[in-house]
Amino acid sequence: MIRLVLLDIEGTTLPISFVRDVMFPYAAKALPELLTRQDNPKVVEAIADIAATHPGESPLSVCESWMAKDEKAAPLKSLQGIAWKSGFDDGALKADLYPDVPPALRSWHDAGLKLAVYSSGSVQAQKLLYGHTAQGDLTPLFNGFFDLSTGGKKDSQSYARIAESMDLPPAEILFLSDIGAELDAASQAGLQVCQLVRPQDETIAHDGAPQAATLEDVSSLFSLPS
Ligand SMILES: CSCCC(=O)C(=O)COP(=O)(O)O
Ligand SMILES: [Mg+2]
Repeated sequence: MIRLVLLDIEGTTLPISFVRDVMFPYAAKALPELLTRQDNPKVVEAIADIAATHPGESPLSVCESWMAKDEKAAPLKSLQGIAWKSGFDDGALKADLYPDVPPALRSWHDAGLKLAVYSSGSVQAQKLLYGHTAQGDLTPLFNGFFDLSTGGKKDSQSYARIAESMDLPPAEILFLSDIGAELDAASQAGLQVCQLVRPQDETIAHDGAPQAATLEDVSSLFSLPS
């Protein structure tokens, strides 16, 4: 029995091209000025975290190199979340989710399933993104938001923590992601898993998990309401 659907974002509900070609360039443009904001404790904390792992290097260069490799580094994700806020607030950014996503989320929610997000993007960024989609504010559909502060997405302990935090047995949670190593970690923690293989994202199919091309396919595979 599935009671909670836990969703990755990039490559699962949102095209990778939107993150790479729209969101990252927006943040990259804002970063030089953002990194000077010593009055923002989150910025100061991120800079200190970068200095701890990259002593003597310019925080901006480190962030640029992380972005070029789409590296899921927590200080970068925190800074990007701050940078995206003004873009989502003033309408310059609007999340262009895969078209199958809003109707599936609504059907699942209306049928009583719980929904939660687990993404490398910061919780602030997750709420901004789902709060500003082409189909309106979807944040009321979600019961929980989890980011790297819960732990890495390739670490099975993170999924155990999410299950505990949502007060559910791991077996009653279905985790959806495009990344094989994340699905393996979730499966190891006892969650049910399904890989989203999006042709637009050229997802590499993973042997160890059932596969779906859309959330509608997920509904069929797992007998969820659609
Ligand atoms: C609000 S998420 C923005 C995209 C992003 O920065 C990211 O790292 C998404 O990674 P995911 O874990 O969702 O694949
Ligand atoms: Mg992903």
